[in-house]
Amino acid sequence: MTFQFEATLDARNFNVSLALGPGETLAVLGPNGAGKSSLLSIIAGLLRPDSGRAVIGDRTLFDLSSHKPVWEAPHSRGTALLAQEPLLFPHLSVLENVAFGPRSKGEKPAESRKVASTWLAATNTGELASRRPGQLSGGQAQRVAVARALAAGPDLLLLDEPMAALDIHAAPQMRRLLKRVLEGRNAIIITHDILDALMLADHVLIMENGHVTEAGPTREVLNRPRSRFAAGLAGLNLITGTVTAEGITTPYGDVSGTSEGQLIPEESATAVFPPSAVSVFLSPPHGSPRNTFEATITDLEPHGDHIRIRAGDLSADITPAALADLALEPGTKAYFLVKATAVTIYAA
Ligand SMILES: Nc1ncnc2c1ncn2[C@@H]1O[C@H](COP(=O)(O)OP(=O)(O)OP(=O)(O)O)[C@@H](O)[C@H]1O
Repeated sequence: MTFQFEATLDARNFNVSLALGPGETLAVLGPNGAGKSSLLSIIAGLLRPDSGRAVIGDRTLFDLSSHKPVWEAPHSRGTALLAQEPLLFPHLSVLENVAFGPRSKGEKPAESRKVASTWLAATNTGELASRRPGQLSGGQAQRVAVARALAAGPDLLLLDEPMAALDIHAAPQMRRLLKRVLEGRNAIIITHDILDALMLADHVLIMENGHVTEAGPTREVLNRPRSRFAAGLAGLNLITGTVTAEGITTPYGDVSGTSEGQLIPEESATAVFPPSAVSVFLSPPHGSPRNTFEATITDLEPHGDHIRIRAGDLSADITPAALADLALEPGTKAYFLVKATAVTIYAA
């Protein structure tokens, strides 16, 4: 089934269009307050936009553009929303919680329980069937919540940071479960974790300030980010500038590198390079005016067996020994040098 969506909501500066192909999972990423939860709420029917339209297959969820507006109630949209917290009914057993969806769609009690048992088995929670939600761990409760969402047979599954409230042991198990159940299923998953996007989604959509700033196949967006947010996710430095004969000219200085695709002089282009390709000096390195950026250190943080040095939007990874030699600290003025061979430039 395909899903098409467009909506605006002025009070939240929200203006988003997106589409899913049949069986496609989309990961939505973006900074806090970008409008990710608002997106899911609008699709689920919990928040009404000012204008827009959403269609699953040939079913209209809402259409506010026509003179006879359509606004389906949340329970008849064929969408299921899985929040950060499992939100199970506390007074019902696990089995009854999962049977609730089929029951409310008119299935007979025995059939509903059969469907529920199947989904409990599929989410490895069969042995918890007779427990109450209060007797479950966070990870177990979230797996039951997945079973409950799927037992309702949704056409579109909406997941709002399903791993966020889980500890480091429960999260990988949940991720594996989602990988299994999202296969070939239309779903939209909000996440802050790039690993989730890579493992669970075919496509990513980056939202900033209520708008889509980037969208495309997950690997493509990470390999060739066009927004600073996506570059940050991919762990890359990103500098935008204007194409010149030798490379690009940017607010940081002139940058040369390997160009991917055709670059047109005077048009804008993006240079990306990994922090591991950046060397840090205390005085300007000789003979290499290109790709040298004057930088004031803002943060230092451990990054694997290296130290990540941040200078505003730029970062460099250096060894602890190099850090000791350079005696860098926030406020230190330094020079970042990156070899042209490590820089990829493409049209922005
Ligand atoms: N109930 C509300 N009433 C009014 N404005 C709201 C409400 N909830 C969110 N907003 C505003 O809408 C915008 C988008 O918020 P939203 O929660 O959708 O972002 P988000 O990307 O999900 O953020 P986060 O990652 O922090 O959950 C923000 O400016 C926020 O302040």
